Amino acid sequence: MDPRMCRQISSSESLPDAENVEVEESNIIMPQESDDNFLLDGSPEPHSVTWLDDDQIDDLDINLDQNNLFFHRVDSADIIYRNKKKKCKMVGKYVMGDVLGEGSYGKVKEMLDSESLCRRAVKILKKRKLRRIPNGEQNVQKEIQLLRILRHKNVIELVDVMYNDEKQKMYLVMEFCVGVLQDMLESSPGKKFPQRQAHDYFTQLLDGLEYLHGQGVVHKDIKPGNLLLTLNQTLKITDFGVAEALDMFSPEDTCYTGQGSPAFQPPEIANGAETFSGTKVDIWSSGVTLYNMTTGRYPFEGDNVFRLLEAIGRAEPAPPPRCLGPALHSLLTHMLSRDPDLRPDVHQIRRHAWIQATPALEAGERLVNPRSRRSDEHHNSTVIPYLVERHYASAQEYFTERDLRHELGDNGSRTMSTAELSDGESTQCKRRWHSSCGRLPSCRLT
Ligand SMILES: Nc1ncnc2c1ncn2[C@@H]1O[C@H](COP(=O)(O)OP(=O)(O)OP(=O)(O)O)[C@@H](O)[C@H]1O
Repeated sequence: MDPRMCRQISSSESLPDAENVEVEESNIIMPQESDDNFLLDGSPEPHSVTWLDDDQIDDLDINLDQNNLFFHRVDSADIIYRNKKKKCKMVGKYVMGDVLGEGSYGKVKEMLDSESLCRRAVKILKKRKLRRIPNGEQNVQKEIQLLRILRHKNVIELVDVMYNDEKQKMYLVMEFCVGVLQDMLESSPGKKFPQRQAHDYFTQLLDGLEYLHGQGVVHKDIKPGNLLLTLNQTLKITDFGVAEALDMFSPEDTCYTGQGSPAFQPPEIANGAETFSGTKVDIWSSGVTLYNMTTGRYPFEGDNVFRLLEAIGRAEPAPPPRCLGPALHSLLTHMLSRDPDLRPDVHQIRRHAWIQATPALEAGERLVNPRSRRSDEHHNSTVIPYLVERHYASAQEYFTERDLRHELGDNGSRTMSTAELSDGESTQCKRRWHSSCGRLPSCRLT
């Protein structure tokens, strides 16, 4: 059970706009902060409750499935709502923002580097949680080791790694991206991209894969869910949890384990082969990704994982629809060859006719915009409100939001986002940020 379920079972009636409210009276369980903070009541006394933030909740190590929590129910008439305040938190030099997403290993939050003013994303991993995931700790260590040495514009950059021994947490600071290809596909008509757009993403994926394979690294989990996009539409391959560095002294690219997502696995893995070519696994998964991006479907379907793997292991893939045109049809068929030896490598794919000639945007087709999970089409920074909360009271004497907007020549209709600022504006904000920081007590290190 998700701890956030506490919200739903805490009051006797549904709460108005619970995201943005805070309770004044201390006799009710309510969210105190954004979507990852809430109030937990462990007491039978109506007036003694504890406000907990996200970190404190994390530290509790409560197994909610064991029913060891007591929820104190109160009448909704007893609740007084007022606008919540966002609490600014810092981890090292980074100012924390809101949650961007959550994977099986932990939450990913936005953050801002207070020195460079670069937007970042941080994956927050808890040792306790990692221990519960098969190979969890090894996979993370492997991912860190690999990402530390990889540098390519189409591979996610690991910018920083921080540890908090007391809280047993690890912070993986990465480049900030605005969306996941998977989310964009799910929100687009027919759950697919126009060929023009798929071509752009796929050629970037090839660039990234060519680099990885050249470095002797196989990803083994290529899929739209592991392809992120930056604000300027640069594709980034991410999630190296099951990736593998090949033996540098071996001429082969032999791998022994495949732990990727079932729908993207090749027949040799579905059939339980003990050894297989790592690079050809990436070619197959990239083929399934291209198939999915251009048709909205998968070459193999199954009601459950067992049936799906059985189909992949035994059957021919569903032929790509003829309407895709002969070039894309032949590329997909080639990449999805059941025999790994018949699959092309990245260099051969580059020379293929569909890659060589960029498809035109057909009449009526529209490019799909990157889409964040927050449904904010301008991709504004979620860190700004925390900064305002942290610095407004004391920093007001130096600048007000209106002054700043005035100085930036803004008419007030634009929401500030560091990514939107020009170099000059950014320097101006940076100067102000440092001058106000210097006057304020240092922020708490979480
Ligand atoms: N660098 C990033 N910039 C912006 N958002 C990100 C970034 N990395 C991850 N996210 C967001 O966080 C979510 C979780 O990412 P994460 O890599 O932890 O898990 P996942 O790959 O989605 O799932 P799993 O780890 O279970 O395979 C992503 O789906 C995405 O929405």
